Amino acid sequence: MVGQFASPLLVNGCTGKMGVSVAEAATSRGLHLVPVSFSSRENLDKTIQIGDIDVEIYGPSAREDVLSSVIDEFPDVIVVDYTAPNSVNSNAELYCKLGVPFVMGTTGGDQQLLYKSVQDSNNYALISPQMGKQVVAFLAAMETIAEQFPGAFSGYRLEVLESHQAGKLDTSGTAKAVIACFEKLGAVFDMDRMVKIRDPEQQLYMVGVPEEHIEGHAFHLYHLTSPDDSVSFEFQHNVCGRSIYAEGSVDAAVFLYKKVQSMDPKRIYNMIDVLQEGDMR
Ligand SMILES: NC(=O)C1=CN([C@@H]2O[C@H](COP(=O)(O)OP(=O)(O)OC[C@H]3O[C@@H](n4cnc5c(N)ncnc54)[C@H](O)[C@@H]3O)[C@@H](O)[C@H]2O)C=CC1
Ligand SMILES: O=C(O)C1=N[C@H](C(=O)O)C[C@H](O)C1
Repeated sequence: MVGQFASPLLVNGCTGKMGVSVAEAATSRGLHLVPVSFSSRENLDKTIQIGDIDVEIYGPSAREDVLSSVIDEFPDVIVVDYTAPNSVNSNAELYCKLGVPFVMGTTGGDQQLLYKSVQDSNNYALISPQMGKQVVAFLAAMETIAEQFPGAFSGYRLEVLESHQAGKLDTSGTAKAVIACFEKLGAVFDMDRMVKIRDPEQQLYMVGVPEEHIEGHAFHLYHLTSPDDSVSFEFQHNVCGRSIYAEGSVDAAVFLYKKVQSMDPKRIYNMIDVLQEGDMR
């Protein structure tokens, strides 16, 4: 058990890599994992083993009924979503319709619509493209600099490279958030020129990803050059594996549970809120 956190956790997307990692991190921290998850495919007839728990996977046609039953049985349940970019909005709509608080770790989808769904329904949600504590701290620093010194990098050219495992469907949500800060600082960036690497050969020989992490890594490089080419800056954050996101996601669920219990009026949070309150391990 984590402090006062007694709430059950339902991890949606236990057929995927992050879903499994979060479910494992939750159980190893003594949290109650609801043995239910969903899939985008019908008739999967499958269970996923997480420690000694068999998580039953339900298809799209059953998800509303099954989730309603889970809420009846566990009124304090928190959902953690790690599915796919094209499921972000429909999943969020369902959580909002049923009034179940959720952590949205899945990136992509229509982010504006996502926030609107939560606002309109008055639900509780924590939304973040990045759950890793140290990367969240970097993002927080970028937001602070952008707010305090808008235009400080006026006219600088920005180049961005991100490399992730071949199965990643979307452009890095973290890179998009960092780029938004550089743009506030005045840097010029053309999203079409983002270098997105998904080819394992290039990752090994060009990016320098260790072979054992080709299937799970997130390397980001941001390079800034002054208009006259006399000054340059480089920022880099390279993550191998998924444990920092899994641990951060559990921190996020614990944080959201506390906010729901205290009927906090803010209702929509991000990971910087969690970090600021000292709630990340
Ligand atoms: N916020 C963060 O810190 C992080 C976010 N992510 C994001 O999490 C998402 C998932 O990443 P991975 O686990 O690596 O991908 P993955 O492809 O291994 O797993 C996603 C799983 O979700 C399933 N799925 C798709 N639609 C679904 C739906 N409507 N309901 C239930 N299941 C559904 C897929 O069949 C797949 O098994 C991506 O958007 C990724 O960018 C990944 C790592 C960290
Ligand atoms: O898909 C991933 O793996 C990751 N996705 C997140 C993103 O898109 O920013 C976070 C991290 O880059 C890993």
